Amino acid sequence: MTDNHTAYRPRRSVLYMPSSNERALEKAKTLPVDALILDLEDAVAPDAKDIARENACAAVRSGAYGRRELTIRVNGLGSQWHDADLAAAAAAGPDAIVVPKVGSAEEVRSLVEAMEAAGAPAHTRLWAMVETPAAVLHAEEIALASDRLACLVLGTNDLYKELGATFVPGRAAVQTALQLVLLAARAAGVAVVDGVYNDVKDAEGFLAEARQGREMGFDGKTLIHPGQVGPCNDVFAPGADEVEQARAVIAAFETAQAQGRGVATLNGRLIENLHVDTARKVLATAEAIAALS
Ligand SMILES: CC(C)(COP(=O)(O)OP(=O)(O)OC[C@H]1O[C@@H](n2cnc3c(N)ncnc32)[C@H](O)[C@@H]1OP(=O)(O)O)[C@@H](O)C(=O)NCCC(=O)NCCSC(=O)C[C@H](O)C(=O)O
Ligand SMILES: [Mg+2]
Repeated sequence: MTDNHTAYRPRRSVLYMPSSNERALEKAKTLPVDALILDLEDAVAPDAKDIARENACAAVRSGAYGRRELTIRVNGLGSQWHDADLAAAAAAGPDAIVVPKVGSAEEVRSLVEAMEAAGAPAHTRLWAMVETPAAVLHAEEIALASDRLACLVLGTNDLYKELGATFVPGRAAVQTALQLVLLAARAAGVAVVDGVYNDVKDAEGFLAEARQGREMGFDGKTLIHPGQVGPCNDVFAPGADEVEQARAVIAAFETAQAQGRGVATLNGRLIENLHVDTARKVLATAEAIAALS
């Protein structure tokens, strides 16, 4: 829920947009999204890479995106655009640089060195995309490799491709991978966001997948279309009933403590310290979300 180096910030909705698409860059200024990924990689055609890089860096420098967390996804290590993308993004100083297809801790360390050599300011963090079988198997070492690393991002499209798997509702084919990446992120104390849902017209399928991600423990979900933002924010925010329940849990425990007891019950259910911790996180998340508006 929080990363280990900075205060919690909501990442319920994390929207990709092709940085070559100027309408989308404008539109994003009006969307209630928690974070934006200004994409230079898969959503951008080879002959538009240079203009996309210029647009993304100009967007970061513009200061026109308000409280939204602003990140730039560079092309992958080893591609012909990677070095120029990383240098330009580091100089622009977004909240994070998102790197696709990171495969090992060694790659994380060399990315951080390159960011620092290019003068990335201290606030610019690294988000590593986990989207290959090797990355899933190395997720823990990737998550722990550097203090600059703030978030793991699932790349489920690439993962399906690499596994030779087929998408079915419920995502049985990638459940193990999703769980391993979540375990790694939580063990390292970094944030973790779920992969994208490709059918922008299938609102019901999107909601089912977003809810599954929330139940599993993801901080939020990556998105590809403005229409997915509102539903995603709702799914990943604590509901009024959860906030009320959290307050009741804390109150019941405090009453028990005042009476010299270490445990309490609420409506017949046991309440211990750990439930109070969870309740406090629910309240902190709700407060952080309320503070956005
Ligand atoms: C999927 C799209 C190509 C659909 O585009 P379009 O047909 O233009 O949609 P609409 O006409 O419904 O758009 C309505 C307005 O919204 C703006 N728009 C559309 N998409 C975005 C967006 N992502 N961000 C901001 N604004 C957006 C349009 O410009 C319209 O604006 P206006 O006319 O002013 O009202 C398109 O949505 C799209 O390109 N999406 C992003 C695709 C993308 O980034 N893909 C790469 C990442 S996904 C991935 O693969 C992750 C990972 O690597 C993995 O492996 O899984
Ligand atoms: Mg990908």
